[in-house]
Amino acid sequence: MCEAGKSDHHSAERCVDFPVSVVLPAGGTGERTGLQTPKQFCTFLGRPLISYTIQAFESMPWIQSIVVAVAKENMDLMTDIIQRFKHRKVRAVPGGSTRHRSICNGVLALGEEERPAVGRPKVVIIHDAVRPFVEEDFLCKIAMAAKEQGAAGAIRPLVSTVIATTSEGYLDHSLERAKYRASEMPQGFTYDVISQAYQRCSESDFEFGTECLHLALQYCGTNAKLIEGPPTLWKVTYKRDLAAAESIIKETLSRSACVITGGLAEAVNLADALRKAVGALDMELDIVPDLMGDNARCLLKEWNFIQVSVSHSCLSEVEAILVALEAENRALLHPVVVIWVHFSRTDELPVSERAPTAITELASTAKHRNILIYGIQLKQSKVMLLSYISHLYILGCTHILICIGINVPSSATKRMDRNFKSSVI
Ligand SMILES: Nc1ccn([C@@H]2O[C@H](COP(=O)(O)OP(=O)(O)OP(=O)(O)O)[C@@H](O)[C@H]2O)c(=O)n1
Ligand SMILES: O=P(O)(O)OC[C@@H](O)[C@@H](O)[C@@H](O)CO
Repeated sequence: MCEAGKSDHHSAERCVDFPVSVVLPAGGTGERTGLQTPKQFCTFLGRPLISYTIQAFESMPWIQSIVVAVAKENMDLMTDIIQRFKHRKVRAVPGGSTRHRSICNGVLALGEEERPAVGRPKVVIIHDAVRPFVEEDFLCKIAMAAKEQGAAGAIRPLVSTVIATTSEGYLDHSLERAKYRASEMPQGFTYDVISQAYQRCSESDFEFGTECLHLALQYCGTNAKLIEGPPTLWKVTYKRDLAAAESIIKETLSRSACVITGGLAEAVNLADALRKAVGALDMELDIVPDLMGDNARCLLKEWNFIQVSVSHSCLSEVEAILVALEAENRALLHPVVVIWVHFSRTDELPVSERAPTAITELASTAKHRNILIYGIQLKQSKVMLLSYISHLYILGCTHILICIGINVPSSATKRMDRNFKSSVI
């Protein structure tokens, strides 16, 4: 089974060694929000809700393809979103008049997949497009359980008691809440089970049904494995949910960062000091030696990025990061902030005085690609890196890469460490 714990492509890829595709039903009108725009197309920080959901699945290398089922009148809009936000694994198909019909169209599309690199999936994940917060390790559990059991679904404890009413609108009886759970998404099915279930189900199921797990049991005799998921599984349904989703998106985007050390012991020590210091900000730091090979995944995820290079001539490191970001060809949905911290020795001119043109040119070119380059000299380190980071998070800059080069005398490391602690306390 998948290793529990932090979302980690490596453990998920080790678990899921079979083809998995995703169907995102997005053909609804979102009436309960009271808005004109269907909720899946409402934008947060300049980006439609559905793009966050797609991005979450695209960032998982073991997901081979994604099909989004949208209303016919929204097909052009969906195609534009796919192009504008450089979504690669996804294609749009027409949805249906009900959620089940949309999902069925998505499943059928997976069966007619023409892209040679994408075969028929072993497991199909079904996930409402308006549930943007899907965690990789949980999704991996659902996919594994679906492969073993034929069907698997996410559940959450009930918040309110379920009661049955009489036709006159009075209480008939209430259900014992402890015995029941709320059915959420993601759900997973083997391709055979979900396609058979939709071939055999009735018109009434298509018209009034809301539960795919029920179809698997009713029409394929497949009893879904139920797995309790995290509270983030909730569905955006009402207008208040849009506000909640926006604040969670902002919160999520500014809670993790990637530190690149070049593999040098002293840089790793500095990164460890930073990790201890930002722990108080409830930030999670991932420390990697470089952005090569597997570590290139850091460029794909919604990582926060600040580049902190401590070597006196590390403009090439800044350029290397910009090249890597360019190579990933991802739409930079928020400003990518590259902070260049330079631990200059007393006898050295500040970098800005020695290489002003190169830095200015690099910064102005990068700005056109939504990348903001900042510089800090160690002498200015009273405004310590950490407070700089929190300042940038407040600004809403969410892509912060910490790249720690070297050429730092050990005294500076200690001072940096001490300063980090002081700036946290
Ligand atoms: N004909 C439909 C109806 C719904 N959905 C999708 O199913 C998911 C969950 O459904 P729900 O929250 O009910 O969305 P809406 O039907 O849009 O909401 P409402 O009932 O408020 O109109 C959403 O992503 C929605 O876009 C769909 O693909 N096709
Ligand atoms: O019923 P709605 O169309 O609001 O949303 C669909 C939900 O019912 C569905 O996502 C889960 O209950 C799991 O089946």
